[in-house]
Amino acid sequence: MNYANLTLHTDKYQINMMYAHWRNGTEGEKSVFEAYFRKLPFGNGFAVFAGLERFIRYVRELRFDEDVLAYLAGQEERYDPAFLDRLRHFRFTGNVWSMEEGAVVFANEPLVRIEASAFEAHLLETALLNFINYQTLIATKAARIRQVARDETLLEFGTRRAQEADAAVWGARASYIAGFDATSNLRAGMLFGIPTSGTHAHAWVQQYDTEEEAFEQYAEALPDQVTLLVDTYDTLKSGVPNAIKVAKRMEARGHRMKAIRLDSGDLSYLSKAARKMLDEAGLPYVKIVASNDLDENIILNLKAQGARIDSWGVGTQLITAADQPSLGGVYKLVERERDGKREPVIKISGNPEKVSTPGAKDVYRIISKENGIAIADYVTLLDETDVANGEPIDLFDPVHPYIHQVVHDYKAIPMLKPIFQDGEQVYELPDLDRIRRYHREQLELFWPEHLRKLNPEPYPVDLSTKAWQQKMDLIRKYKFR
Ligand SMILES: Nc1ncnc2c1ncn2[C@@H]1O[C@H](COP(=O)(O)OP(=O)(O)OP(=O)(O)O)[C@@H](O)[C@H]1O
Ligand SMILES: O=P(O)(O)OC[C@H]1O[C@H](OP(=O)(O)OP(=O)(O)O)[C@H](O)[C@@H]1O
Ligand SMILES: O=C(O)c1cccnc1
Repeated sequence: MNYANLTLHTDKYQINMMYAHWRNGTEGEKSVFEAYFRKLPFGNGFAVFAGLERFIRYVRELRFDEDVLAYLAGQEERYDPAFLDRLRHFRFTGNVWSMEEGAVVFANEPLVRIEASAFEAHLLETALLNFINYQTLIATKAARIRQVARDETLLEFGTRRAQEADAAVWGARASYIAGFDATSNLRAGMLFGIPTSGTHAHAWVQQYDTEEEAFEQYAEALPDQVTLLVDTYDTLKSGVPNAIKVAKRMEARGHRMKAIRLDSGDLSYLSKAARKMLDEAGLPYVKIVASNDLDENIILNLKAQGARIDSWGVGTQLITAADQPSLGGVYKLVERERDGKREPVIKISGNPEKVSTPGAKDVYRIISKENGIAIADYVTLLDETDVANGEPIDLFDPVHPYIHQVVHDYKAIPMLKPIFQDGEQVYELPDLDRIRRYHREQLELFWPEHLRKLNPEPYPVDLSTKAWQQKMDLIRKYKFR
């Protein structure tokens, strides 16, 4: 069995709908689906889009191989063998547009738009949401941590606590996109070119009769990569004094200790005391790494207490997004083909937030020409030309439409980029450093009020008049017929 084949990484109902389309002769009808989320995670003011690279690779590699087909043949649905034969030749032949990884994104705007036969478009839903929900969540968590850490080094330490192996490596990548400096996961380093970093565990110290001997042996083995974990027995009474002795001996051999690591206790108090001891010993270059269930709140708090920490190792809280373990991204049909004609469709819900916005849509980031700052994201139907031509646009709150402003002098950045056209990949995957740069540039487009960690000012995501009107018309049609 080929564990790497992700073709059945989907919910059964997708295959059942594909089957029903195939039986009914509607498999070729064009559909447009959009993926978006309705609520930002962690109470943050923005999210960081990630997951596209994985999705692109998945689409390119979709194949119903013989193992997959044999498995499907054994299902209680008793799919017609001719359907399975159709699957044998399955290739994605549709179109995909997407936000780029690293983009700053918001609720209720399309992140990915898929235009394909109903047959093909259904298959992609589950995997797409699985990839972008997780990776966007972790990238957003990482961005919150980066925001409080400011210029200090951030190390991703989460693998042992991650929800299995894929989450570890793609989570490490998502963290790097949003500003982490390195990961402890070597596979993530090898696969994606992320810088890697590693200290040592308590076990190393426990394996020797004395802490000093353990430190010395480590320093001799890896003389240019020495970060010593100083809290196995007593941080200030033995760990730091032993690290100082070893650092001095390293100096005599022409090497410099990189850092000590604190992994328990009061990290503020211990870091200040350790800093003082290191400085007094003439070792101002030895940095202090801290770890132990850190997150953005603890880091901010430690900084407010004046902690002297240069690098933060962050694991569990980041890789599991512990305070909000999922992002609720959804994939909704917005347009269908009926008798050869495209028509918008809506999903009505008793919960007004869950009513979908019909019609295939684009997203423009509206930037003030006066100060280069983003004013709003503007969601339009595809055939609208005024925004692309820079004509005045009316920005209004879709919930309270009387709150509005007409914007004249703006630059509109189309946010959804073509990824696949007729099944061919037309998007060149940027390398990770370019994605990181793009992310940093994205952050610069926004007022800090939208970006702050606590109670951010909501950034407007507005519908064009046409998109809004079409939505109202369809709500009326379905609600009152
Ligand atoms: N000065 C501080 N202010 C606020 N939080 C802190 C401070 N120092 C440490 N913390 C955090 O408090 C928590 C302490 O957790 P806990 O009591 O389980 O750790 P510990 O007993 O010191 O170490 P461990 O159980 O890992 O051996 C950790 O999340 C840590 O990051
Ligand atoms: O705390 P995190 O943010 O997840 O960072 C990773 C943790 O993993 C290691 O601990 P280990 O697995 O040895 O467990 P312990 O420190 O809880 O005993 C390391 O010493 C960190 O404390
Ligand atoms: O390198 C480290 O110090 C490390 C790596 C993973 C988890 N905890 C610590």
